Amino acid sequence: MSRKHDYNLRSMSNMMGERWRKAGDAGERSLIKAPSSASISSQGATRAARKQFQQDVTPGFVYVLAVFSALGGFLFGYDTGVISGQELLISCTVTAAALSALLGAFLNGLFGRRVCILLASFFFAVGGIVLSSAPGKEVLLAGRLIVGVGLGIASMTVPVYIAESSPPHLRGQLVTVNTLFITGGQFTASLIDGAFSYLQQNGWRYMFGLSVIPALLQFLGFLFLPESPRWLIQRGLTQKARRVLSQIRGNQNIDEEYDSIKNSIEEEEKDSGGDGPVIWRMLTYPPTRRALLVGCSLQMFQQLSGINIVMYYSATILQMSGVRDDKLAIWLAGIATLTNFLFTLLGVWLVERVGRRKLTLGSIVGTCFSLSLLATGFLISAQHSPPVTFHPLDPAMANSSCSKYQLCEPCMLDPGCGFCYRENGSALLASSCVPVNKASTEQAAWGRCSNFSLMKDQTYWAYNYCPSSYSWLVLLGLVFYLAAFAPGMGPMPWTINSEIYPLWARSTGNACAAGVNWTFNILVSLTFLHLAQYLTYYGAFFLYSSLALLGFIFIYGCLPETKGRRLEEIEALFENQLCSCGASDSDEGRQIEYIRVKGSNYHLSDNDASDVD
Ligand SMILES: O[C@H]1[C@H](O)[C@@H](O)[C@H](O)[C@@H](O)[C@H]1O
Repeated sequence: MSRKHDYNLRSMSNMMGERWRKAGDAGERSLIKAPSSASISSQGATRAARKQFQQDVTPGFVYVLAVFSALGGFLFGYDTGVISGQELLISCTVTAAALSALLGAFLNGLFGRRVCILLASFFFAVGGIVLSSAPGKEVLLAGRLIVGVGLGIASMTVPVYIAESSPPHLRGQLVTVNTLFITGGQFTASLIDGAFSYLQQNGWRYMFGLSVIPALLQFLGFLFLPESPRWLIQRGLTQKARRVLSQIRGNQNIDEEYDSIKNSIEEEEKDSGGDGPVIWRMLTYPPTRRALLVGCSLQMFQQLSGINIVMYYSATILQMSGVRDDKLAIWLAGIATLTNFLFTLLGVWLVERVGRRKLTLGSIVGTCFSLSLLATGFLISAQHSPPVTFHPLDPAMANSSCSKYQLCEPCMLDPGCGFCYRENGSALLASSCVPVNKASTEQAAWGRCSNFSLMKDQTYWAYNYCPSSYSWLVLLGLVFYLAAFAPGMGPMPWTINSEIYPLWARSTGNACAAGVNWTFNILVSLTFLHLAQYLTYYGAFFLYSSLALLGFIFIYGCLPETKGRRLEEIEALFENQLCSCGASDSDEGRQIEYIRVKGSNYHLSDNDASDVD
């Protein structure tokens, strides 16, 4: 595997200075390749050097560290996945997550990343135990609050920890693995949902209880895993930082990396200037203010693109397409979570190949189109909405708003009503609009659809959908949506946020961005049904599509490429006016292969080496 970095001129000069300074130190000798390849004695030596480097450079430990951290992502996905559809539980969990993500900034600064991850896994485990043994609703809510606290802390800490421990050429991939684990958790939750839907009683206890296993695994793992070397340096624990860095880098010589991190941190601290709370310093220092705006907007646009609506709504979309069996619909909804997972895997593969910016832009364009396709599917279905043909003469119907609807569409959009019909081949018979049972939306308040045994005989109750022969369009939109969203808009907001802030602002920046993610998550989820009621489904999806378009314009103008840069170099990308940074990709094509030969550093190829002379 070759190692490629993109470096800008400034950072290159810094690195060169350090490299020359160190020449002769402790047997470290550094060579920068001259414009010609003459400085490299022979091809054979080059190959040997490359081989040596390849063996040295990507120590397995960094993968272990990433996987144990990403268990936090798994729990994020699993714990939000198992409760999808239960509004009260969702709202309190997500609210707790939003608040604790903000609190996480403070905890991260004070105790470090490792302690925060330990704390998050502790909350996940305790929450899981409380939930699975809950005697009643109150305890269930308490359990969800505890899990929410774990979610908030994990969601802001894990990407930061992975980014700070990874070598630049792997950072994007490893942080994206965390989102892969989120979607993996969501997929697992949907499988478990399907499996336990056969257990009438207590199935949910096992579902919650299972989350304790990964939580404990992560807790135990982190008792042995090290603190982030960057946090240690910032705290002045330099000896420990050196030890950790060399452990993570597989005992290679880390002098250069260590010095460069240390110098940059000192410089950053000087630059940031001023006293006062970190958030204030971030807002008053233009580069961090811009980074914060970009980071939070990315998270906001991720949620405004409607991912959690599409995921949650997938079961209904399937019911619309004719899957009447509830259990089957639950299983099939697993296909949506699987698609999300598989395409996030594609994102892991692409992130270091095409870069963050292009991946995010491509993804949001696809997201925008597929949302329009979904909306069009809903629109055509609504235009061909089946009529109400049967008006039951029940006295209860007299004061119900359901009696006024002539078509399924408005009936289904009214939260108090549902569509009860009989199907004969492709024909709908005796379709009526009747009030929903207040205790369970799975049944009508009275009549044929109020009784499961009556419903067996080709009679169906559609609460939040209308039967339609155009549902394949919606299904197509759903698949395209997930394929477009999952590789870029899903993971990139997390990945980019983990790298765009200088160290002193990193935990606060990530906390704010994670807080924005959770806040918009809840806003979008809670407003969807009302939105659908006022704008109809197609209106709501056209709205999400327009928001995604706005997101595209913002990202196009304001998101710089961070691929391959050291974390300490990234601040420079935000030095210019906001929304001129998107265009500053000029040095994107410049690639430098940087390899180590028995304690010496060689630049084997630099397609613009004269720049750094
Ligand atoms: O990045 C993740 C991922 O895309 C998930 O599928 C989604 O449910 C989350 O809200 C999001 O933050």
